[in-house]
Amino acid sequence: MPSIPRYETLKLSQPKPHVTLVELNRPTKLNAMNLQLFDELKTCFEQLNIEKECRVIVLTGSGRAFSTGIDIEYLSAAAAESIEIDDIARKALHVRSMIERTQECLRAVDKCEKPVIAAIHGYCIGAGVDLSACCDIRYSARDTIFSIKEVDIGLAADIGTLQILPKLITDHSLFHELVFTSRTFDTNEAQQIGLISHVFDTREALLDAAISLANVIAHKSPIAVQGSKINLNYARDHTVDDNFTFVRTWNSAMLLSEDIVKGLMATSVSKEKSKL
Ligand SMILES: CCC/C=C/C=C/C(=O)SCCNC(=O)CCNC(=O)[C@H](O)C(C)(C)COP(=O)(O)OP(=O)(O)OC[C@H]1O[C@@H](n2cnc3c(N)ncnc32)[C@H](O)[C@@H]1OP(=O)(O)O
Repeated sequence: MPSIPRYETLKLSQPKPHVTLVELNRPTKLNAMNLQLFDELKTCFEQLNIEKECRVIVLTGSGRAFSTGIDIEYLSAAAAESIEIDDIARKALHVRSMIERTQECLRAVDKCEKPVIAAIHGYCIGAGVDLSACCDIRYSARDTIFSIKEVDIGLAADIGTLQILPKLITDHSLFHELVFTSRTFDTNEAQQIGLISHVFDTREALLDAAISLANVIAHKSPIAVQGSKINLNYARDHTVDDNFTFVRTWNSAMLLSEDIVKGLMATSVSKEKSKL
């Protein structure tokens, strides 16, 4: 990246060319998400979306956790603020706009057209699970403790977990159990529901693997990779008929890329080599 932007609650670095590592950076609070962190996530991912040097993002937490979810102090302050409003409809509008703002912050990760790999360790609780739901690939360290904690604090999860994960997970029965009980679960159950795809023994091995994977993807045609992410997200949210229509329109423009000629040449060269 030409110059790495600075944030207070996020730390950005470039471990490999075209790979951006984004670390949630409130380690003393186990990366609990306050308003500043939510807002900075939005700014950061909207910026990375248009940053040409960045092709793949690895998202992780600094210190001993990915994230322990929403910052309880921030949530309490926001709740206290709404108590001051005495008209019930105005109160509802106020809370609605606060939820919308928070949703948009995490959706910026989902909407970012570059692949986002979550590297999860320590704790992944509440909004931490919501955030991971907004990522494309989820790797985890073996020590991670997960919890879809919202029911325990009297909420239906509203910033990703119940909106995106039902489209992705494989074991709906177990997923529903975890949602309704808020109980903690480990990497075995996280893998069973299809939340995470790989487990690593240490945090170091986790980060190495996430960055190596990002490096592999960063060497592919960015036109093809970003087009694939856009089509995957579109397919998640539309019918099969819509998906076919969308991709033919998409590819009618994208087939004009010189990356296709290079890709075809590389493929035929490797075929020739494999005959030797
Ligand atoms: C409008 C949007 C709607 C969004 C809803 C989202 C909902 C959720 O995210 S629900 C989940 C909320 N999170 C929690 O309930 C987790 C709370 N934390 C804990 O239970 C423990 O911290 C934990 C079991 C994860 C770890 O315990 P451990 O003994 O290892 O560490 P602690 O000493 O407790 O924590 C270290 C410091 O971090 C602070 N902290 C941790 N999590 C949070 C949090 N979510 N919010 C605020 N602060 C948090 C903790 O207070 C310690 O700080 P300090 O006392 O200053 O050292």
